[in-house]
Amino acid sequence: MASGTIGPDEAKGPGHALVLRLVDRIRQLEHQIYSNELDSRASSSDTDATSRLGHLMKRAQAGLDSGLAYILGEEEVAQANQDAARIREAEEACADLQARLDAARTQVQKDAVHIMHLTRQLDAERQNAAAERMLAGSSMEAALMDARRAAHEEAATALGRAEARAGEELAAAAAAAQEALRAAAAEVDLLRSGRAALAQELNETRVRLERALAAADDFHARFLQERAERRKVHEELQSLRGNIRTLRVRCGDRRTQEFEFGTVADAGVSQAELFEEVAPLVRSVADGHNVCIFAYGQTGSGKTHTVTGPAHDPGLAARAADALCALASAEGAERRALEVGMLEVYGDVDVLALLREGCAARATAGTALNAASSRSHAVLSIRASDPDGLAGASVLHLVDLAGSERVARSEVTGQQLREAQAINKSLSALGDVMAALATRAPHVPFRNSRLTQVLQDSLCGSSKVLLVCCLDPDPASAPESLSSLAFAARAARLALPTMEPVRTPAANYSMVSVAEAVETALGATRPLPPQDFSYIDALGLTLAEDVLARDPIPAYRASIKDGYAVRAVDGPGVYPVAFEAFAGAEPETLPPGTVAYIGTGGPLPEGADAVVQIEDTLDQGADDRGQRLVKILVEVPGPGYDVRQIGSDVAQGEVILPAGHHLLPAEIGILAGSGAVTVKAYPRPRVAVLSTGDEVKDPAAVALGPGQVRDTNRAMLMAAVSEAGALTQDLGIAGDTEEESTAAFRRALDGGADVMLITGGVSMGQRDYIKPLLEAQGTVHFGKVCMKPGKPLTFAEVPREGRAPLLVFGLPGNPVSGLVTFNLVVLPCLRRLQGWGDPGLRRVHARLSFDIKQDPARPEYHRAIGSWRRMAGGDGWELVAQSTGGQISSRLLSLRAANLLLEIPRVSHSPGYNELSA
Ligand SMILES: Nc1nc2c(c(=O)[nH]1)N[C@H]1C(S)=C(S)[C@@H](COP(=O)(O)OP(=O)(O)OC[C@H]3O[C@@H](n4cnc5c(N)ncnc54)[C@H](O)[C@@H]3O)O[C@H]1N2
Ligand code: MOO
Repeated sequence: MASGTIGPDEAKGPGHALVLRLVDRIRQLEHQIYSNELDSRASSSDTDATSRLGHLMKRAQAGLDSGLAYILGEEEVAQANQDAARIREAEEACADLQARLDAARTQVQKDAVHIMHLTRQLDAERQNAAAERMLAGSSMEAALMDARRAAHEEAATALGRAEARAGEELAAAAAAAQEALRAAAAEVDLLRSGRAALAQELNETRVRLERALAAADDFHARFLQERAERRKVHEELQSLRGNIRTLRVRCGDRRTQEFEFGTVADAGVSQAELFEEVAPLVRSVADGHNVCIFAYGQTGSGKTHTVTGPAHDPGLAARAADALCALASAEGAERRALEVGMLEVYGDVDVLALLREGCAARATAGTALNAASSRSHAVLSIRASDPDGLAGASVLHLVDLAGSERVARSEVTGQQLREAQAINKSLSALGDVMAALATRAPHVPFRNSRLTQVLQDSLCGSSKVLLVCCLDPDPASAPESLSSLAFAARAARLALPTMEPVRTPAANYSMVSVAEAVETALGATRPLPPQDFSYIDALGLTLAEDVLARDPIPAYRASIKDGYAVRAVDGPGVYPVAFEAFAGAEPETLPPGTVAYIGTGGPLPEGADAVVQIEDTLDQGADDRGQRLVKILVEVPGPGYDVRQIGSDVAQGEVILPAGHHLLPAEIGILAGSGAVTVKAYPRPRVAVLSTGDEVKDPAAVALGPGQVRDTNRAMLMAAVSEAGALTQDLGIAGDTEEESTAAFRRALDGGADVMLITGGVSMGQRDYIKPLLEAQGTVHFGKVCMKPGKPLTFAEVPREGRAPLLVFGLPGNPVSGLVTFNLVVLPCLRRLQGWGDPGLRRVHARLSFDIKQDPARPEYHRAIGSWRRMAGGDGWELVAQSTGGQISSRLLSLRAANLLLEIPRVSHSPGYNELSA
């Protein structure tokens, strides 16, 4: 279709306007043609119309051409054609542009779709990235929760599937499990009843044991009483035997002289008969007395025969040793140790003649004595330790005195003369000692001869002395016999049984071992009568009676977890939560097909038999009726799961704390938890503490005068007493007078003390009053202990009406000695008073990290700091002890930080004594 537009610019006058009209007309015609074409299409039968149209078209064109030619002329037509050509070009250009535009639009639309797609993709990626960020970033927990929830859901789904699959199999297994559980429960019941029976049996055994122990204690007490009775009777018998018999001796000048002796035997007396006179004194040795038996007489008077005798008819020495051995075996061989020593004093010099060990020693003693020159004194000593430790060790000295000589008459000279003089000198020294003792002179000259030094312990206090005086019946010996009789008569005054103990402190006491000291002190210590205590005040006490559980613990079936109380058979699934059972609530009944929320310690509802912890459940929120639901995710292993059964911690009636048990914090909790608010326990002993010494001043003294010291011991020992769980009574400081010590002693008794500790004044000094004071008040069991430090440690019992005796410990004044002896000897007694069954100290082996020098005479208790170290080259541990430095007993710094007392044995036993077990 031709179309063209001549723009206003190209309008050139009336021709142009005409063209425009023509163009317009053409358009109309075109339109008409088009409409006709449509019509003709509509009436396809009118085929003529088309040809007519073609014709008309041709005519119109011809008309147009001629009209143009007519209107415009040649030039203008040419111009018009040119214009039309340009119009067509323009129209083509337009069409081209339009096509390009369309193409571009299509492209743009395509691009837009692509971009949209890309954008969506990008958004999706961005979202993924954001989700990942969320998972990895700060919202990890939420993501985890989601994941867990998802996992739970997955698990639930899986379970659901498994449920269906497992079906009957599970039911069968559950039935089997039920059966097994029933069997187990029956077994548990059986065991429980077995345990109850065992507990009862144990209780009965304990009661029987306690009765047996009480009976043993009773027997022991009766034995001690019987023995004390026997000793008293023995003493009385000896005093009755002390009836003086008179020996009349006719002297050459027809005058008669009278001597008084306990017994006079004639020449035909047998060894055995003579020993009968001596035997009671040997018994006294076994009872704890020191005994001295002298044989005296001129050479040839039968003295050596009397003391030693031939092997087939032994004398006093062998018979005494035999008798002591027999007594020891009668009492229990393992408990008494006998030590035998032999000493010769020749010219006032020791000739150590050590006897062989064992009972063979007696034969050797005989040989030694036979061989001994009549110019030396022979001393056979038998030291017997006391089996009960109550009386310490005692010594029997059998002294074969060398005969005195009337030097002028025997006309000896030179060496023999010097020997005779030495013998006479020592005999007269012995006579002087006897005289001083008999007249209770303030000074006894023990130190004047070696003989009296050796015999010192046996010539005073509760010692017994017997002198056998042998006389030669030959009238020619009458002068010697008279002088022997005079000497014996002097001794007889001392040997008479009316002799009072002579107070020479400490020297009276033979040394006992630390073990003996502990045994003796413990032997005299009985647990205090038990009392009722509130459990609140019972920390540190020892129970005197069993404590039984009044209620079972727990008293109800209690949950071990926060979770849901379930029926074990119900298994996993979604359940309504019937109610909540918190600790302290009344137990309710669980309706079938439900679960109940339960807190740890909460009472398991009736009907429930297990607990599923909250971690194995999923909260399902509430259903449309508001009922809370929970999904149980797991199968519980069986009834009782995560449930504490009644009495599973403590069964009712069970012994929760047996008699003899120490109450520490856990025990106080056990008492509280079972409602045992009152218990029977041993009370805390009352310990009175006294310091003595004029030089000892209160620690608060502003300035010390010359020779004064601050009272270290009282505060230190009171602290040690408190640490041992006992109560203290402060008796202050007593000066060095008997009166002040006695007054303090009274205060201790009046204050109701069970134990009294006195420091200072127990050794050998002029002003050491404590031993005499204790001797006056009661019985001193030992006054010297073989230990370093602590040698003068003294222990006494002071009887009193209606109460156990007061136990008195005289501790050495040196502070270190005081605390060491407290720990070794007093502490076990304080423990025994408080009912400890095993009050002894603990012993361990330690490796020394330093060189140590052993003391020759006493075992040393070296203060040390022990620590555990890895053993060299091994993977074990050992206790290594380090010394605390200077060990002098005044240096209290040697106890600073010390946690061990190293028991360092002495180098050897004292010379002259060998151990012999009997
Ligand atoms: N001739 C002998 N002398 C001593 C012997 C011995 O066998 N033969 N034994 C020595 C031994 S071992 C000791 S331990 C002491 C023990 O003596 P006492 O218990 O009689 O005590 P005192 O003489 O009164 O004092 C000794 C020492 O301790 C000081 N002391 C006393 N009380 C206190 C106190 N409360 N606080 C601080 N210091 C105290 C006192 O001033 C002395 O220095 O005897 C040896 N002698
Ligand atoms: O025994 Mo003392 O206590 O050596 O000083």
